[in-house]
Amino acid sequence: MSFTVQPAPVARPNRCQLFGPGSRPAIFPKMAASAADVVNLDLEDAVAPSDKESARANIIRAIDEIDWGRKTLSVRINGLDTPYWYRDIVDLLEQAGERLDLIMIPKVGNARDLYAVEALVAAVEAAKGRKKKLGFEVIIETAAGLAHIEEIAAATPRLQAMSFGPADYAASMGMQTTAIGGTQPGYYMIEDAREDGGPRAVHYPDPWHHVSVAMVAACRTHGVLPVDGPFGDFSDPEGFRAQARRSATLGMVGKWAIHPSQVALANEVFTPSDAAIAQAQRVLEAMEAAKKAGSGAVTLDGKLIDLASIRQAEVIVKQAELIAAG
Ligand SMILES: CC(=O)SCCNC(=O)CCNC(=O)[C@H](O)C(C)(C)COP(=O)(O)OP(=O)(O)OC[C@H]1O[C@@H](n2cnc3c(N)ncnc32)[C@H](O)[C@@H]1OP(=O)(O)O
Ligand SMILES: O=CC(=O)O
Ligand SMILES: [Mg+2]
Repeated sequence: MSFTVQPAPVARPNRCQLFGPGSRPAIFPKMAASAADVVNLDLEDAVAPSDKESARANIIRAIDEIDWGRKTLSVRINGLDTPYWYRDIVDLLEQAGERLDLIMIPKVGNARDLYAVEALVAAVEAAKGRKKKLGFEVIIETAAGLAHIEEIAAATPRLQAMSFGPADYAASMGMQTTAIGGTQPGYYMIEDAREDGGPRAVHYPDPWHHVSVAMVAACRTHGVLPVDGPFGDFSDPEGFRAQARRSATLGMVGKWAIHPSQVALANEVFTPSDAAIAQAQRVLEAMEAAKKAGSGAVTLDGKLIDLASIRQAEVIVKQAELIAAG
């Protein structure tokens, strides 16, 4: 380890963030009753410009009137390049109660964006005498967001989570796709032409790999939860699972659901399985025995395990404990 110890992120489950447009208040109670750990009421891209004000009013009412249980309650505000965002913050903090946990700031491009938001949030909190300090989450979904990802992750102690937004990211990067997440038909590797003239194997690599790894590294360095964003084709559960499993394998803790059918899928993937927990516990037990025997490296099931294996196993055990406690 570096002399700088890696900070732990906030200790709460974040396996699934269920989104719903602020302009559809009829679904808010369904969101509250869902199995998602986080509910994101949206004021941004799921709300038409003509509905921004009424959506804001719907959300402010719902924050206080609906029983959100133990969920983390978040509102996605409008981007800093719009005329809506300051009013989103002012109205939420002046008119809604303290049940609101987070605001999600979309299309963050650098640390100064968060500085500006925090200045406004802190001023309204002080003016209204609000006791609970609002937390932040951000979406990395632009070229600038990726380029400045580490300063964003480090920008403020209010920042609890960082999501990846493949739709806007694709647009900002000029990618040739209109799909939201998942593998892309145009992004493939093809085997060299075969001497026998037979069909050539095709593989579809993950077009989101680089930004996902950059995000996890920035988040882990600064104690922020890394979260995978939307998978637009809610009629394709296997596609969702595959995307979610890639993200979980890379270190993300959860994924958005843009339809209720995706909640169980995200919870399934981001909850360590009984088999994974049992295997992690076997590693810990084997390493405990190794420690007593004065060894640092031993064999388990024909494979090397050593002191790093303890840290790997602890990731799974701690995640399972967090979810059980949540
Ligand atoms: C790229 C991005 O920025 S993604 C984030 C922003 N996008 C969003 O927030 C979109 C969120 N999702 C939605 O708005 C909707 O799910 C849609 C438009 C995709 C589909 O809506 P519908 O056509 O109503 O879906 P569908 O008919 O399959 O709904 C089935 C049931 O789930 C309910 N439902 C639909 N969406 C949601 C939701 N997000 N949360 C909770 N319940 C929901 C419906 O009310 C319906 O309930 P019922 O069985 O009691 O009648
Ligand atoms: O906001 C989410 C996205 O994918 O864009
Ligand atoms: Mg977006």
